[in-house]
Amino acid sequence: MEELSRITVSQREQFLVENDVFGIYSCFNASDFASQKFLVEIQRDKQLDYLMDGLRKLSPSFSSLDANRPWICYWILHSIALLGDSVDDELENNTIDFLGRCQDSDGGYGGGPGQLPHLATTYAAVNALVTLGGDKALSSINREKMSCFLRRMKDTNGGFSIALQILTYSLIIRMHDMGEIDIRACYTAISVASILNIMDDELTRGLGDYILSCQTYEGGIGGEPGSEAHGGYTYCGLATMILINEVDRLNLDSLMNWVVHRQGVEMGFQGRTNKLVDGCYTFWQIQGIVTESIIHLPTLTGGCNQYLTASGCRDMCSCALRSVHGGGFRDKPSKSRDFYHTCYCLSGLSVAQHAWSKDEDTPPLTRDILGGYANHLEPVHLLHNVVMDQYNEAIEFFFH
Ligand SMILES: CC(C)=CCC/C(C)=C/CC/C(C)=C/COP(=O)(O)OP(=O)(O)O
Ligand SMILES: [Zn+2]
Repeated sequence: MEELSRITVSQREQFLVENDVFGIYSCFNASDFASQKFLVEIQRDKQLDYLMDGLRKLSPSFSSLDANRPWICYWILHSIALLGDSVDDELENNTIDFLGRCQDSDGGYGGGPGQLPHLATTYAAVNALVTLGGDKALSSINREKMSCFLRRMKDTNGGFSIALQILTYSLIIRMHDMGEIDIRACYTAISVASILNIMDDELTRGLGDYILSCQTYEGGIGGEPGSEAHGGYTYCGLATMILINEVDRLNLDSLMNWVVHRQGVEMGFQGRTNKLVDGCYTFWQIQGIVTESIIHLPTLTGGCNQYLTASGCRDMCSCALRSVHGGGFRDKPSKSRDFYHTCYCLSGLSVAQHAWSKDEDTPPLTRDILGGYANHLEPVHLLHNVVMDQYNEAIEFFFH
């Protein structure tokens, strides 16, 4: 403890996280086989109870998320789909009806009924409806109006709004009318346009240049030009570049080098250099490793390391990140469960389980799933983060 008083705040926080996580790992290692089996089990029933209850009713403490209600629907529905389950007809109809009331008459979705349409909640609403699947959910999306909304967000004079360094990037995307311009806007607009089959040159023009300008000296991608590389923004930048067919313009060697070094001794991933590991980055970061490995394996150095890293992160998830009493996952052992972390811990776990499969039709081997098939999760589409079956259904619906 005397040692602790001489270190910086960041070092102290890092020490405490390592202490918590290694404590859980030692307890795991000291347990007999039956207890170990229990400790790594996802416990589907508890997860589903937590998720279904959240979709039905939330406590008043959620009022601060009032502008994020389509996100809550997506986090919960996607987690349920990852667990291989679905909601009953009543919940499904209520969700479609609620998201319909978030849809703006001029296209896009707001954070709640009557709220300003925003690209982040538009992405969440579209992914939630794709996850529900079926004609009623998919046809509730007004694609014509969505197309107008996305074009309205495409700023032809973006340089006026923020820092000088982006004056040259005149064709970029805003999060909402008069809103901020950043890489999330590029990703959410392109993800939605791609899945709804409303993508065209007008929408994609200039985005590659903007995203390229966000790749930093470290190799990762920042939220806007000049900002620090971060896992969440690296996901957005990389996925967008793949969706617009410009991924080869990024420096993929340095991006990969940056991503693999974001894995800590705790086995989880941090979002940026010298910060703490957090379960949600299991998805944001590992997706980069796996996607690049699949698309660019021959052009990348250290391919084996990437896969080893992918496997390493399986060890962290179910044991240390599962909420202790009841369902849900959390950022790290000292935190409480929440729907965002449940969604992205499960998504990351699914990516790690399926990273080894040759193609989407080949199920993972039992040895590739920590805890065995009791913990099997559905595979996701890496660029949209919706379950593959639902993605395929949406593509069939919107492209034929
Ligand atoms: C699709 C979409 C909208 C994606 C968003 C991606 C995403 C997770 C971005 C992260 C944003 C960010 C800078 C968090 C840092 O928070 P922090 O400082 O609390 O956390 P840290 O210490 O882990 O960096
Ligand atoms: Zn997190």
